[in-house]
Amino acid sequence: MTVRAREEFVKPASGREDAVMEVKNLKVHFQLDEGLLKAVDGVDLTIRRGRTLGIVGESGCGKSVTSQALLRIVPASGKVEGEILLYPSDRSKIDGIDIPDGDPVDLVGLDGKGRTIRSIRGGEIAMIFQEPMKAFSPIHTIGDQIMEAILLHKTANRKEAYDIALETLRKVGMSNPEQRMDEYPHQLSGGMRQRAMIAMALSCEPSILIADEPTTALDVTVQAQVLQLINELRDHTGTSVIFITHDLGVIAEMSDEVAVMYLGKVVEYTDVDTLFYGPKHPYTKALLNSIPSVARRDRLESIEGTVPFPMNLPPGCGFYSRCPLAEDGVCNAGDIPLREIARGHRVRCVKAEQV
Ligand SMILES: Nc1ncnc2c1ncn2[C@@H]1O[C@H](COP(=O)(O)OP(=O)(O)OP(=O)(O)O)[C@@H](O)[C@H]1O
Repeated sequence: MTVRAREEFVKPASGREDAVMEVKNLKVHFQLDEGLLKAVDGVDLTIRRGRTLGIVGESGCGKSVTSQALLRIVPASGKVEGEILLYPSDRSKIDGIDIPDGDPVDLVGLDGKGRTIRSIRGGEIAMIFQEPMKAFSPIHTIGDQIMEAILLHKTANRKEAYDIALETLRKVGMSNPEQRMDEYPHQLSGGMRQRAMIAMALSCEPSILIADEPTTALDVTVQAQVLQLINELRDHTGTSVIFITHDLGVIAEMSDEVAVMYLGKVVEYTDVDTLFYGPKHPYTKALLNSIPSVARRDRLESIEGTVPFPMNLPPGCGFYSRCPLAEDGVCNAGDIPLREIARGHRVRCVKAEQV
């Protein structure tokens, strides 16, 4: 194993004992012909052991690009800056660098194609997404594909890899797991394919599972089963989950803490109960007012206007043009900082106290 100069990647521990990952001032900017597109623009997140962080926001707010950055799979045209500090659960899984106990690895400093990040992807951080066919090759069996991940990250022994794959399929509630091992992705139903993808992601016992809209394409009953499965697996394995969705109903079901994103920035960050019962950003409030509910008798409100395109934006709050509390000269004068208005509750709004 080549030991690279550790100061390049390994940062001193910050003392946050339950953090498995800390994201600090993350930026992903795309230089396009028309200008600089700030897809992610100064995001801070803390992923805690065994907990779920929900990331919610309308289409285009930067949720997926944030998750791509965490895995270092942003397309080459995107420039990634800031820090993504991973506190590995199992240092032996990480190839190519020597990390002293307790210190994190800064993923931004790693070569995006190097063996260290390749051992972290799948080994320490795994991802599931909306369309399982993207995760599976159509020409190999489910068993072979799950085993391939295990052989890469966990063991070189094929028999052992087979047993782990089978056991993981059992854990995710797959019917007839032995038979499924020999089947091809197209032979499975949508819900089963989703379970198989979750099994592949969890087979190497990652410390973080990133779920990007994993149930959007499923019907309501199967969606509920898959969400419940992710929660159960998190509780049994202690894996942390980053759950990305535009659906606040799913956020309520899944999250311990929630980051609300708007135009590449986190605008509100708090625990799930405070988000639903005491939101302090006008955008969060507007999102909550737009969720349909069986119990609601009042009229559903839609959010006025559309999300601006994250390029050549005017100074000040990104929600200014749509906000009922917007005040000229105050909200559009300069950058609005994310400030802590109560313990663990951060809001990017100068009018938060009036919401
Ligand atoms: N490869 C890319 N090159 C240029 N711009 C990109 C690229 N990928 C994403 N973007 C832009 O970055 C912004 C954030 O996109 P992102 O996909 O993260 O949004 P999202 O919140 O996940 O939306 P959705 O819910 O629709 O997936 C958008 O304006 C998008 O057009």
